[in-house]
Order: sequence, then structure tokens, then C-alpha cells
Amino acid sequence: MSEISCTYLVVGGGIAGVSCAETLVVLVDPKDSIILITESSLVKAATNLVPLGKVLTKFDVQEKSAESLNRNIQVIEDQLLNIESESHAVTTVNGNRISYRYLCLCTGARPKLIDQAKGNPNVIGIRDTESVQEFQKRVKNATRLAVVGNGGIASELVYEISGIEVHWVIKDEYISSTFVDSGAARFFQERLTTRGEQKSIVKRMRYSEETAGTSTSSGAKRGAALGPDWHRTVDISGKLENVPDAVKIHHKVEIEEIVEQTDGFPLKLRLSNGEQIECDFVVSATGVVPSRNFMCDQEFQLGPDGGLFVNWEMATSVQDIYAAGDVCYAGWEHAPHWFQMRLWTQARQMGAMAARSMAAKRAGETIYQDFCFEMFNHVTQLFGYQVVLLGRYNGQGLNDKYEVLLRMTPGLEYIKFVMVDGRLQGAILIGETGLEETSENLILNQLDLSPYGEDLLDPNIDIEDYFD
Ligand SMILES: Cc1cc2nc3c(=O)[nH]c(=O)nc-3n(C[C@H](O)[C@H](O)[C@H](O)COP(=O)(O)OP(=O)(O)OC[C@H]3O[C@@H](n4cnc5c(N)ncnc54)[C@H](O)[C@@H]3O)c2cc1C
Ligand SMILES: NC(=O)C1=CN([C@@H]2O[C@H](COP(=O)(O)OP(=O)(O)OC[C@H]3O[C@@H](n4cnc5c(N)ncnc54)[C@H](OP(=O)(O)O)[C@@H]3O)[C@@H](O)[C@H]2O)C=CC1
Repeated sequence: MSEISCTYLVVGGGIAGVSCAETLVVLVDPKDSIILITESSLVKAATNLVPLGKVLTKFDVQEKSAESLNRNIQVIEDQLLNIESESHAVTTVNGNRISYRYLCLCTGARPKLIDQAKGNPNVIGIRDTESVQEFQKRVKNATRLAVVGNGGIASELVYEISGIEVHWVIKDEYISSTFVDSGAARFFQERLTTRGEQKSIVKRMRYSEETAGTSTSSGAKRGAALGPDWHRTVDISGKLENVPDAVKIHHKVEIEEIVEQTDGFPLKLRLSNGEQIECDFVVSATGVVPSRNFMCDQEFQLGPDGGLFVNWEMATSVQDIYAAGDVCYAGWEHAPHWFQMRLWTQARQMGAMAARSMAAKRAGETIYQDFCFEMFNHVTQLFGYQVVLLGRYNGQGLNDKYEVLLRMTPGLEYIKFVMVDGRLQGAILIGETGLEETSENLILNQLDLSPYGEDLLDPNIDIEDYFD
């Protein structure tokens, strides 16, 4: 067993771990050592940061070789096995024992498959390179796919996939409910009837796992969650040449049972409305569970979702151990317009916050929570549109006691303001609206907008000029 020691030990080569290690490089005394344990030779890093406002930042997620990280970060390709918190040390799968002063756990999450899957190999989740390769292998020989779930992965997948019949099974009345309301869903849905057209082309320099080699001693290609354009860098088309373009959406139903068949399609899904779908396989895009795949001599306090409970400093309940990204549960009292969602926007912000907290603790300094936790902020791409989500964009936590101001130009933009007592609480901005910074300001400063009434979104009034 090799004995190694360091000041800061970060576990996980995803956005949270890399953001934590890179922030430490900037903050800490160069005499203090930083080790990053990553399961894969490829890590995820945020690049091309473009600020769209005070907190809102658009960025790319790039997969890069772990060796290309700052040279003050010592990278060890390995897997965390056990934490001896009393003696401030960890042991790993490859037989290393690493002593630390501060430890930050950024081990991410894994797909939460529907209970009805019951270990059926034809029900799969999508998370990392390994799982997407499995998906690719199946889709190549398939003619009919069922997708269950109504969040990020399902929304991306049904739009991007081609050459295969798609049945999309959702519990809700409208599509993409994790991110948008029914109005925006209608705005998006037209894109599902024109699948294959209007898709933007993304070009990006990318290492491939094959060229960079595999990582863990087991040779498994495990790693961080996929990047934003994963579906454009791998071929995800089925074998059909002529498929009806429209995705068949099954609204307000759930899968009750999955039956294996020996004739025809390998699976038959019984839905809660009595309908049945026969298909080759199912993608269960039904959320994630935090990856606590290591042992510890002390029990961690957990959140209701099984994540490591952290306070605003990203400190867990175990001394000198911090956590960031998908593995953690944000256990502090949130600002009125912030809530946790497992996104790389938050993974990056939490990783940096954990680094600041550990560095401050070491230096005996007082710090405050980063401003980005004042307001939920997320920029993404859905159905070929830029989507910006700010504050309580879907009226989350407002107990249906809010008003909505809407402006929509089909095929161009969808703007929704969520208002309470004339004050802006959240916004959905789809398309190139140019309203990101103004909306952010209006949520943060809680200006009384009632005098403007519906004129606030009048296309003839330039509210950007008015309020900036
Ligand atoms: C298909 C897909 C598309 C997505 N698209 C978007 C999007 O468009 N926008 C967005 O904001 N978010 C998106 N997300 C979510 C986003 O990817 C995650 O929220 C984010 O990557 C979380 O980062 P993380 O660093 O916490 O975890 P991860 O990226 O999962 O990284 C965790 C790392 O820890 C390593 N690890 C785990 N256990 C151990 C161990 N015991 N020892 C050592 N290392 C370990 C893993 O190998 C991995 O490298 C998407 C997710 C998926 C799956
Ligand atoms: N563009 C982006 O920002 C993207 C973000 N992501 C992120 O990656 C992670 C994984 O994505 P994804 O798996 O889509 O998770 P999400 O959390 O985005 O969505 C999960 C969806 O599955 C539904 N669901 C949960 N359980 C069941 C069930 N048993 N039967 C039917 N539906 C169910 C949820 O409904 P309900 O909410 O009602 O429980 C929700 O609609 C998430 O953290 C997501 O935010 C992924 C892709 C793109």
C-alpha cells in the first residue's frame, strides 16, 4: 500500500470536483498540496464562460485529459473506497492510503431507474460514457424505443434521436415539466413534429475515451456525467429509414408493469391507462440518486434524497469533510429565490464554494456565501432553443399564489414572468430574448413593478433600457 499525504483531497473528476480543485489552486498557499482522485482519465471542466448577468453564466462543459489540469493539482486515477475520518485518511481501490487535512467529496449521482425495471437489462439509464455506449449499441439495432420521464434527459433525447419510433411516457399533462410550464411546452412541442430539421451544429474539440485510454484498474469506462452535446458527438440513430417524424407522447400515464416477451418485440409495457406499448428497450430518464459508493467510520447526516447534507459552506456533518455537486443535499436555509437542482451550473458553483470554505478554514478567515446562491440560475438548450431559467421560474414554492405575464412569438421566443404583489419572482426566457440581465436585476432588487402592469412585456417597450 502506498502512503500519500496532502492538504486538500478532492474526490471526483466531474464539474464539481474539477471546479473545486481549480479554485483551490487560485486560493491556497502554493506550499499546500492538492490531490484530485478521478476514476477516469478524462475529467469535465467548465470552459468559455460568458456572463449573461450578475450570477447567470453561460458556459461549455468540456471533457479533457486529467493530465491537462493545472500542474499544482496532483491527479490520481483511482477510486475512493473508505474514509477514516478520525485519522483524516482515505483508502482506495488501487491500494493507496491518502492522508488529508480537508476532504471534498464530489462523487456525483447515478440514474434512478423506475421501480418496475426490477433489474431488467432492457431498461437502461444514461449518465456517462459507458452508459451512452450501451445506449448506442442498442439503438443501432432497434426500431422502437420507449422513453419514460419528463425532465432534462428525456427532453433532449426525444428531440435528437432519429431512425427509430419513439414512445414518450410522461406522468404530466405536458412535456418537459421539470423545466417549463404548459405554455412553453406547447411552444416546444412543434419542434417534435419537425424532428430532424433545424438542428444546430455543434463543433467542439474533444478527447475520446478510447484515445485517452481507460482509467480504473478494472478497465471500466466510468466517469463524470456526459457533456451538453453528447447526443451530437455520438450517433444515436436507429436502423429505420422511414419513421413517422412525430414522437408519440403518452400523457398522464405511468408504466405499471414491464413484461418480457419471446416473440416480436422483447418488451411489453402495461401503462396505467390500460394501453400497452411493445418496444425493443426503455430509457428510464427518471432522475438521479446521489453516489455514496464509499464507506466511512462515521455516519454522514443525509438529506431526504439521500444526498450528503451540507451547510452553506458545503461542510458535511463529519469534521473537515466537505461535499459538492450532485452528491450533496443543500441543507442550509435557502435565499427566497434559490433552490437546489442537480445541474452542472450548481455543481460548478458548489465546487468553487467548497474550495473557498476549505481555504478560509485553513487560513482562519471569515467568508460569506457566494452571491450565486441568492437566485436559481440556469442556461441550457432545449429543443434547439436557448432556455434561461431564473428564480422561481415555475412558481416553485409559491403555492399557486402568483400571476404570470407572458409574451410569445411562435418559433421565436417565449417569455414568462412570475409575479407576486407586482414583484418579479422568476422568469423563463426561451430564445434570444436579451432580457437575462434585466430579469435578474428585477428579481434581485424586488422593485415594485405594479405601475407598469402588462406593459412590462409590451414588445414596443424596451424594458432593458428602462430598468438597467
Ligand atoms: C445525459 C445528461 C445530460 C445533462 N445535461 C445537462 C445540461 O444540459 N445542463 C446541466 O446543467 N446539467 C446537465 N446534466 C446534469 C449534470 O451533468 C450534473 O448535474 C453534473 O455533471 C454533476 O456534476 P458532479 O461533478 O457533481 O457529478 P459527476 O459529473 O457525476 O461527476 C462525479 C465524478 O465522481 C467520480 N466518482 C464517483 N464515485 C467515485 C469514487 N468512489 N471514487 C472516485 N471517483 C468517484 C465519477 O467517476 C465522476 O467522475 C446532464 C446529465 C446527464 C446525465
Ligand atoms: N438541459 C439540462 O439542463 C439537462 C439537465 N439534466 C440533468 O441531469 C439529471 C438527470 O436527468 P433526468 O433523468 O432527465 O432527471 P430530471 O430530474 O430532469 O427528470 C426526471 C423526470 O422523471 C420523472 N419521474 C421520476 N420518477 C418517475 C417514475 N417512476 N415514472 C415516471 N416518471 C418519473 C420526474 O417527474 P417528477 O418531477 O414529477 O418526479 C421528472 O419528470 C438531472 O439532474 C437533470 O436536471 C439532464 C439533461 C439535460
